[in-house]
Amino acid sequence: MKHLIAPSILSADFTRLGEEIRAVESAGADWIHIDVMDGRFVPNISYGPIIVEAARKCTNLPLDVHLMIVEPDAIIPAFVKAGADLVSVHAETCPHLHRSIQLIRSLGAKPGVALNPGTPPEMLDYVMDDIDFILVMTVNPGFGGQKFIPRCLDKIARIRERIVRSGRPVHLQVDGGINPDTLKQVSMAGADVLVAGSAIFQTEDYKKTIEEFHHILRRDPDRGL
Ligand SMILES: O=C(CO)[C@@H](O)[C@H](O)COP(=O)(O)O
Ligand SMILES: [Co+2]
Repeated sequence: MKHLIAPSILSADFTRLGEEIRAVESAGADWIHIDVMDGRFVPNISYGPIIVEAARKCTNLPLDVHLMIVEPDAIIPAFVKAGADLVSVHAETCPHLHRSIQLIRSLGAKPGVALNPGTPPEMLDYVMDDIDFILVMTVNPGFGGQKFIPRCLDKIARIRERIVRSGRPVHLQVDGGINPDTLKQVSMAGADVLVAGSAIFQTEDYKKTIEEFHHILRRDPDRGL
């Protein structure tokens, strides 16, 4: 399986955001992950469409906007207009999840559904045919630099089975506490898009870090490699 690396700019140096985005792009990043927090769904506030617009000016990579906000439908058009290519909404925030997904699609972006660690995979059953990616939170959302929750591995595997059964090319993204120690476990459970904030931006050499990620992902534990 081809793995994609999506650095989360939440851990970037915001005094040099443009440089940071260009640096991860030239280091081999596949998507740029942008965490939007409202201080209501999650206990932290980050940024809105103007940061997506600024990021759009710095890179041609897909901009992957993770909306950790209540009532996302009202603001989704502004994020797509600002340049979001992929938009994920949390199932926990969307009483009309199918409608939110259709809205993202109708605006020309790729829709995704995010699940908190405590939310079961069954939430996806009736939207699987309508989405391009699933985001499994492997920490409770709201902050970078938290510890990976191992209980999520089983959920990743169960969601991968559902994707296989659907026969559709749906990406399975994992987000939170992804680093060289947890990468292999999540990929073996079935994840193919790996979001990492602190494990990339808190290193000196982003290219070396992303190469190390790919090296670990290629290892075959059955052959002791
Ligand atoms: O969505 C979130 C946090 O809510 C993430 O995208 C974090 O930004 C990931 O940070 P690390 O755990 O990789 O440091
Ligand atoms: Co995120």
